[in-house]
Amino acid sequence: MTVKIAVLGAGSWGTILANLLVENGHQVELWGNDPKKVAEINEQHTNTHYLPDFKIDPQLHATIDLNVALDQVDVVLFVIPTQAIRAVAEQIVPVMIAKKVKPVIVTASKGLEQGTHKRISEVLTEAIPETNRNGIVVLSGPSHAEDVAQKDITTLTAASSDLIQAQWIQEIFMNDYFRLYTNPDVVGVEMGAALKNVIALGAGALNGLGYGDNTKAALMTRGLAEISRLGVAMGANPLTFIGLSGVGDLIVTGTSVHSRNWRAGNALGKGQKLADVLANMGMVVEGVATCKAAYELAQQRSVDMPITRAIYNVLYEDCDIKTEIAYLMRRSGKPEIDFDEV
Ligand SMILES: NC(=O)C1=CN([C@@H]2O[C@H](COP(=O)(O)OP(=O)(O)OC[C@H]3O[C@@H](n4cnc5c(N)ncnc54)[C@H](OP(=O)(O)O)[C@@H]3O)[C@@H](O)[C@H]2O)C=CC1
Ligand SMILES: O=C(CO)COP(=O)(O)O
Repeated sequence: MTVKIAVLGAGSWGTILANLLVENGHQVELWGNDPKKVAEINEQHTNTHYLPDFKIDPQLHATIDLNVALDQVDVVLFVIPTQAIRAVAEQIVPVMIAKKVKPVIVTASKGLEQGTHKRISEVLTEAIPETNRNGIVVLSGPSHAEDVAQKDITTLTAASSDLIQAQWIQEIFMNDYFRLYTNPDVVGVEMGAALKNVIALGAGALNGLGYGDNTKAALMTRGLAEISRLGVAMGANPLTFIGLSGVGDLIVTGTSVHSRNWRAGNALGKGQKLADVLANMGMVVEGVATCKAAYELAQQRSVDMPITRAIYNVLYEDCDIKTEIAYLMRRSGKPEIDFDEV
């Protein structure tokens, strides 16, 4: 069955997902906000800013016009930075009304909205009236665009409170190298996806500072403990954090040179300034904004997140990384698992 899909966001992940959906036989419009990049995709079949070596399927069409992207659309896939989701969601509502479409809304972005601390599906629920959408599905898991570009075997989670919609999205995306599992725990999947970016910044920083494998394993494991703690406080199922969008995504983002968050952390660990790191990346580093949201959320909910707090201090209070590490190590001894909280 061919489905019409609008992919919003012509960056690295949006381009790769749009290309995969074309390969899977669907009719895809890739919406971008930069006319030059959109023209390059349509004319050269490349997107060199985001994916220097990738050859795009010539059947993939890109547009800067939401009227084209949303015409007769069945699925709208958001793949733009988290902080831009609300504005773009509000922008598409009048177009969807004019086009008389009621698509399934899917998000592949990962983060928490600054200020409101909301998950992306919550932002979409608020910005797109229920009468204009046919459910919301969250797509998440260990999946770097650079690896999917090579057709590396990749597994993801399609999370939704509506199992039928999650199964439909699963079917649309699956192929020989791309496998999806459904999960009803939207809160857990989104919290795991957002918070692993913060821990990946820390893992990169440890690498930049020259720490070894023991230290990186310690950070990721204790990072997962605090991701789970906040997630469970928000209503997540603890089991989700040992799944693809929890430990799975933490492994891929916390160990890979493809990760924008890991690379940003690595540069910070080597002594570069945050503003320079972000300016040089040329791609979104979600963990920076999400760290602030997570730090504030943890304070509001009285959830102990010492690693997130240390990373927040480095990013927002100009604290020295080694001083923060020393503080983390000198805290009083703790139980590994607080069984009262599980
Ligand atoms: N890259 C990856 O491997 C993966 C990324 N993700 C998630 O997907 C999301 C997108 O990431 P990624 O593709 O890497 O990001 P990129 O930085 O590669 O691309 C971001 C895209 O969003 C566009 N954009 C930025 N701001 C706006 C805006 N205000 N309105 C409309 N479009 C905008 C950019 O346009 P322009 O070029 O004009 O600036 C660009 O096309 C993030 O949440 C990320 O965490 C999830 C899994 C894998
Ligand atoms: O979410 C991702 C991989 O699953 C992408 O992470 P980065 O944004 O750190 O590249």
